[in-house]
Amino acid sequence: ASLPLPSTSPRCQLRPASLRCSRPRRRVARALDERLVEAAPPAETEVEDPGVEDGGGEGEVEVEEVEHAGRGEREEEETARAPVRSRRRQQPEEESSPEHDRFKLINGKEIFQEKAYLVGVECKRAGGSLFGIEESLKELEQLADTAGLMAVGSTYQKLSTPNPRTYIGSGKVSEIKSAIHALDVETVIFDDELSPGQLRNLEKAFGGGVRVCDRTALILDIFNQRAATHEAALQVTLAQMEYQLPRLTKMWTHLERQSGGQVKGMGEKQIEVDKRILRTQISALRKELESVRKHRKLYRNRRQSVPIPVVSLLGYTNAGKSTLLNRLTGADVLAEDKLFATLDPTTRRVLMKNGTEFLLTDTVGFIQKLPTMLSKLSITTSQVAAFRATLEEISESSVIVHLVDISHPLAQQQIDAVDKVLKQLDIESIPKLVVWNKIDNTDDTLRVKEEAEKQGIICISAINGDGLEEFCNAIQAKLKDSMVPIEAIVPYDKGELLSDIHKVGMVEKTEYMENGTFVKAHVPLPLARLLTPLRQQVVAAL
Ligand SMILES: Nc1nc2c(ncn2[C@@H]2O[C@H](COP(=O)(O)OP(=O)(O)OP(=O)(O)O)[C@@H](O)[C@H]2O)c(=O)[nH]1
Ligand SMILES: [Mg+2]
Repeated sequence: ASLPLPSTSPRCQLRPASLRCSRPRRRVARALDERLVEAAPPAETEVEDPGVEDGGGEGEVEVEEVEHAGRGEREEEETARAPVRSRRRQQPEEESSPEHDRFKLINGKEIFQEKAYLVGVECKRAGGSLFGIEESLKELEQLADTAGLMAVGSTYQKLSTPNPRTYIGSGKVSEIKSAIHALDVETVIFDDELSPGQLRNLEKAFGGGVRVCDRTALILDIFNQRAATHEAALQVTLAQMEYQLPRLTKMWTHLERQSGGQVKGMGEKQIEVDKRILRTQISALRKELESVRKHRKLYRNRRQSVPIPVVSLLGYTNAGKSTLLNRLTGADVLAEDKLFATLDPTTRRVLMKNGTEFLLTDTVGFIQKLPTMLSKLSITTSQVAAFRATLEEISESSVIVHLVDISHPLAQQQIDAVDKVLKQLDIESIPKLVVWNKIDNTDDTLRVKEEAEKQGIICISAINGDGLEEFCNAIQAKLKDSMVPIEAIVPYDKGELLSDIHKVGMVEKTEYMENGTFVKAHVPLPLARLLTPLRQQVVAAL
């Protein structure tokens, strides 16, 4: 017997995610699974109710998915305790012909594309929304596609405020219910984060085994699929659990219904047990992450002993950050026309023509309506979330490059969305360089270039290499802004110090003197500190 395990949301786990976990992810999932099973009470939850009918209405007993984040990779081990699925969800696998088209090869794995219906709300009151509702839904469709779902339809509603019970109005609920039947929809995805209560009420209202999830769950799910390192996997698991904790209630309500209400309160007890288990897991994960982070910090400090300046590449998802990193460094980072292709910060060394070097870090892309728990994140808090590694890299860099896909119809909105997150990060003191990418893809390239020049913005094409030299020069100028001007006499027996100055600093003048080499340069602060005694010598020598 096993216990229903955590998934993105108890009932909205998207099947493709569980089929595409990375290796480290699987280890985490298994470890958690073992801990959970150990702690779990005997569970009767996998007994499929014989009364389950296809598309049954209100009276249907929903059998919970026991899938969780790492399930897909453990399928073989789990055949003995294979998750019970509602019949509705098994149906497509039983019917052979047209459903075969729905198996799609993504990232080298065969994924069954579930049919998804997208729902958005345009709040008349909230003036803060950067994207129009149709644009936002279009992006949601891209997110669904990235997660391996097939959007078969969408709808939206204009409301002054979202309905506290069901997010959308009751008329809209009925309309979507009809669409679900007409289009054979399996998952309904909302464009905004739903409260646990709204999620529950909507699931009840739609009935028939239809799963409801929101943008946050979808993004976390994509993160889950794409986390490639141990740390990223841990971070995403933690973020998913934190998202899930308040939404756990639904997981057990079927128990009460199954037992015909005779053991009233049983479900409630189970929720408590389950929440306790989840809390234990969350704190274990936090500890594990903390130790992984310490490790990374050590590594970073070691890297900083030769203080090569770090330039962070950031921008909206799909702006071309990884493509640029690859182009400049010959790295082999996955770059593709999908949202959130990159999840782990990757750092590579860039050697410029004049011999100076900097480290370039590729980061996870930003997106509007960032899951609340991610955007609330402050680097100084101990809270850990899926963006942590990226945010740390950003906060410790010497220069930030905000890369923009200027060929995108919503380029300005994307810029604003990124700026909105950056504002929360308390990094105003780091010099920033705005760069317009994909200039090759713009209709009126000349006009765009002119506009860029007016605003002091660099235009590049990461694909064909256009503007990259100008880009490197601009980086150099910005790096100089972040450095300290020094004059020092470096003794001849400290040759490595001199080469460090050349490597990471900007040398303006060198002169051979009796007691060493006189250097006038701009260097990063840590190196300037290291040179302090030699700088005093200059003063003395003058
Ligand atoms: N036409 C054109 N396409 C580009 C350019 N740079 C990148 N692309 C394409 O844009 C898509 C996204 O590129 P990525 O490098 O993966 O973008 P990213 O910013 O790393 O995206 P995430 O990792 O998802 O945040 C890919 O299909 C690239 O080939 C460019 O200069 N011109
Ligand atoms: Mg990328």
